[in-house]
Amino acid sequence: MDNMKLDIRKAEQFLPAGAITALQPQVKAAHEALEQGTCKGNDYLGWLHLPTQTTETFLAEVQNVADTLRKQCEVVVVAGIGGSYLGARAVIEALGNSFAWLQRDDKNPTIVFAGNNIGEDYLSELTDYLKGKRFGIINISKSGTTTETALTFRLLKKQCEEQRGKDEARNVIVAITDAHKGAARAAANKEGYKTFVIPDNVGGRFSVLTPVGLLPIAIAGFDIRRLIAGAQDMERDTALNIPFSENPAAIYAAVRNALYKEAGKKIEIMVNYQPKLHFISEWWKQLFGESEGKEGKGIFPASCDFTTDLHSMGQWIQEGERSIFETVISVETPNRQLLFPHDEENLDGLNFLAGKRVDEVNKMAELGTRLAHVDGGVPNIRISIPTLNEYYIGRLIYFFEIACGISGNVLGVNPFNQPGVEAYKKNMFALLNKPGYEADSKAIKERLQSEQ
Ligand SMILES: O=P(O)(O)OC[C@H]1O[C@](O)(CO)[C@@H](O)[C@@H]1O
Repeated sequence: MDNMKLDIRKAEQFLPAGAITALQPQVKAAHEALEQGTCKGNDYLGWLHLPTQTTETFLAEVQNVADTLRKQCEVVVVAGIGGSYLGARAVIEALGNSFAWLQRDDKNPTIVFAGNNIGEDYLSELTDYLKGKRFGIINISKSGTTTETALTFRLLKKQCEEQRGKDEARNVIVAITDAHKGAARAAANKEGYKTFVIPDNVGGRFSVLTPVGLLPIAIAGFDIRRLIAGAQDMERDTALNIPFSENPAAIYAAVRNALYKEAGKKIEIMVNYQPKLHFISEWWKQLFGESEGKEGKGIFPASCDFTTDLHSMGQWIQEGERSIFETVISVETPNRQLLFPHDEENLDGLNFLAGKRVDEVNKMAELGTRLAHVDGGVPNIRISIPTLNEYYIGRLIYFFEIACGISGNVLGVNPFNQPGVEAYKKNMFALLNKPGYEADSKAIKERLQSEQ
């Protein structure tokens, strides 16, 4: 079978000779520390062997719940934020029709994402859209207390109950949360919702292969067994016993750390040439951003959609500060074929493209950009997958997860916590006078007054 390929040649040339080889012992030690559970954050390693530990019984249970919602709902709202949202959206958008939200087919419910912002217009427009629709809700929150998600869920639960009645609503609301604690658990227990547990030892950004990602993906009509099969194969292909030169995750972790330490490349831009992959980059940004950005360290994970962003960010990338490198996800063969037509008048001068697949133009754009950016001093890592399907997306997901675990350990941080995210939450709760935050409320208000 064709496989995912990693090409680092256009990154290696920016590094001093031997830089990658020199990092190999550190990469090996980082990988061993993950496997042996001796790394920082070792109580969050539940994702490490999750693919090969996933059973058919469990997948059948997820599929069963998905089928119930598929039958009973024309719209399913996936409420969650960060790791409780991005993975599902990434996979659903990568595999789905780009215009799915404009089409209503009788087979698949429309999937809508919410709980990931506090936009009043967004939520109000969502409640308008859902009026009169047979909709269901998946309430996803590991902590069960995240404000954005909890606030959205309260609004939608009320609307769902009003529209469908409490009894019917109960059958189309699912909670994916902690086994015991949090508001999402409390509501589920009280109302008798179907629930799935997010394992304690799997952090949000590593949870896409748990029900957090699997249930919405199955509801959207995609094959979760193939997704897991891809992840399982990648788990085997990146195992500790695979030699460095054959282990793509170890190589990717080594190269990005070498570019950071030896070549001053502080920003990694995840690039795609397929708009469907936009949310794969968003998912990847959280994965690496929350895992590595701490203790004053870490590559800043950014993303661009090409060729779109070549017309906005292309100038900066070509000639701006040389602190960046690119990691490109390239899809070898699109799922659909569209040939460029001949035109007698040729007013646009594009007849030289007649008869070619649109993807041929895209591939030349990719190659031309690669050469230009490398000439401009931007190292380029290229990851290619044969095509966009569940299997290769599953491979890609596990590849980035294991690479992230290794890379964070090489950097010397705890890749599995995110203490920095609490700062804004504490201020927001203090400003909103949340019970329990009285002292913080007083302090923040005094500070704001003194700053005026
Ligand atoms: O699943 P939860 O607990 O609602 O958290 C959602 C997201 O919020 C964070 O905790 C950061 O605030 C992320 O790490 C997480 O993915």
